[in-house]
Amino acid sequence: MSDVSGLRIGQGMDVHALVEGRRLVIGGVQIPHEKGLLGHSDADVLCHAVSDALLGAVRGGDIGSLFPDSDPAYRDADSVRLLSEVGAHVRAQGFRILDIDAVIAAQRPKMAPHRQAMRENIARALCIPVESVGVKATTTERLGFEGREEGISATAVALLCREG
Ligand SMILES: Nc1ccn([C@@H]2O[C@H](COP(=O)(O)O)[C@@H](O)[C@H]2O)c(=O)n1
Ligand SMILES: C[C@@]1(CO)OP(=O)(O)OP(=O)(O)OC[C@H]1O
Repeated sequence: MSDVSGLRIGQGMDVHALVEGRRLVIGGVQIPHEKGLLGHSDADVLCHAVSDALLGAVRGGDIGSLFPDSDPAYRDADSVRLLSEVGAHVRAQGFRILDIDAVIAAQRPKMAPHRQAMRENIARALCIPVESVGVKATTTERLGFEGREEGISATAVALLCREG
């Protein structure tokens, strides 16, 4: 991470297991699929990676320190709402969110049809323009846990600047 001219970058990543009997919610979009992601919250791997990127940039710990997975208040929590709370937290620390970019690694299902809705949900949660949010997807060519469809991962970077 860097702090030149008030600029900060942060990096986040998250992984959740794919299991039967759960909803698949990514970037606030409920995607029809035979499996969903397991977690204490709605397990929205993309919102969690973006949240951790933002918290990294302000040296604010991580999503688990803000929203402990031992707290029943966050059971099945809407992670877009958690993300908006993270956005408010970084603004309260005196930072402006300039840019977000993220990658989802999933063998299936296709994310491309939902990419724009994901970008809009994240942008709205963070009160930034949709042009400031990038979301991409990749398979892992059937390699690793994502490739075996045992789980889905997401990574994100965030660029922030100090206000004033
Ligand atoms: N779950 C996914 C994975 C990929 N995509 C889209 O397909 C393109 C090709 O993926 P490769 O892993 O073969 O490079 C990728 O660029 C995405 O546009 C997707 O929508 N959902
Ligand atoms: C989001 C939280 C909320 O309790 O729960 P999980 O859905 O388990 O997700 P994780 O990525 O493990 O982050 C921890 C928690 O903050």
